[in-house]
Amino acid sequence: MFRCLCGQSLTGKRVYITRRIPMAGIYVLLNKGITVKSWASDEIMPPEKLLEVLKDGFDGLLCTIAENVNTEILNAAGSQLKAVCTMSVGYEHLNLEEIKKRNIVAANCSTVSSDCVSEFALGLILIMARRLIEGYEAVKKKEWGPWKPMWLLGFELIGKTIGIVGLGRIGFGIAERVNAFKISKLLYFDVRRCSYDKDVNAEFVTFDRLLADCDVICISCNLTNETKDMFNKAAFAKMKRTACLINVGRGGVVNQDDLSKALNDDVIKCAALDVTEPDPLPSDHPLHSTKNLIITPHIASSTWEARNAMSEVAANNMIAILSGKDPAGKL
Ligand SMILES: O=CC(=O)O
Repeated sequence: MFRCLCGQSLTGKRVYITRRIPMAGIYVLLNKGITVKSWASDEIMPPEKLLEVLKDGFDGLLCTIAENVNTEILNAAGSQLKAVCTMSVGYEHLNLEEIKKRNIVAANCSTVSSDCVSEFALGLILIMARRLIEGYEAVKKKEWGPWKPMWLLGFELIGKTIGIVGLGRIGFGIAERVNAFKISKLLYFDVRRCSYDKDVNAEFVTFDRLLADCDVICISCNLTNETKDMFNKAAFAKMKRTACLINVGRGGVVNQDDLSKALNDDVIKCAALDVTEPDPLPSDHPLHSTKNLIITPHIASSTWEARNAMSEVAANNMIAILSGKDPAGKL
């Protein structure tokens, strides 16, 4: 039996969670007396099942990026629904216009996975720069012969120019970390200059300058009308032939057909994507056969630390909304 340890009790409120999430977040809700029901599986909940379940009446919906919270879902939930909290930074899957029209408050977890994602981005940069996957595969395929001075040569970060698209929390985390590699310059592009850029010695430049000057470009921005397909044929043509592109933002920022062509035709050197469009990328998608490209399955924020924290933040957002307060991650 759980009881409310502090503050207002929310006994009688009902929250539906669309996936198995860490207990940390569930305890936060139970401690407030909230009744929690969930789809306790790692697999996605069939949309028709979610529609059916929501008709039981819930005050809050705690979802992930895989559930499209659209008109149909909101209609099924009806007027009892007051809160939609996503256990993610991204919120493209929430129809905010429809949500707000119904006086429902939505919130995301914008803070707690930034370190985790920026560490991962650094990992991708190093893996690409030092050709780690090729080395690993060569060993697996028994192609590792006597030491060769000219085999699997990569590049070092020291003295290089690194670019970041989107100097938000994740971009800032990447900037902090990459500075430790004695790089020559750190450039960034964003919708506007960020007041804190000097804290990481980052110089605000035009998109064209970023493309032309950088040896490595990391994408850490949201998908918006402005960023959609930002990395397209024209952009790749402006990049160095030796450049490496990393994407930990959203798949739609990169035009994948153009990227595939740019890599296959040696317009740029290599790329690593943790996010794709669609997500997940079908196993027979042509992008899988692009050369000098590695794709990871959207795992940049997959650590115990980040997931526990994300579940707690989502639950605290839920509690704030159901208590009539503004949640930290209000959208
Ligand atoms: O992509 C992951 C997130 O939005 O948290």
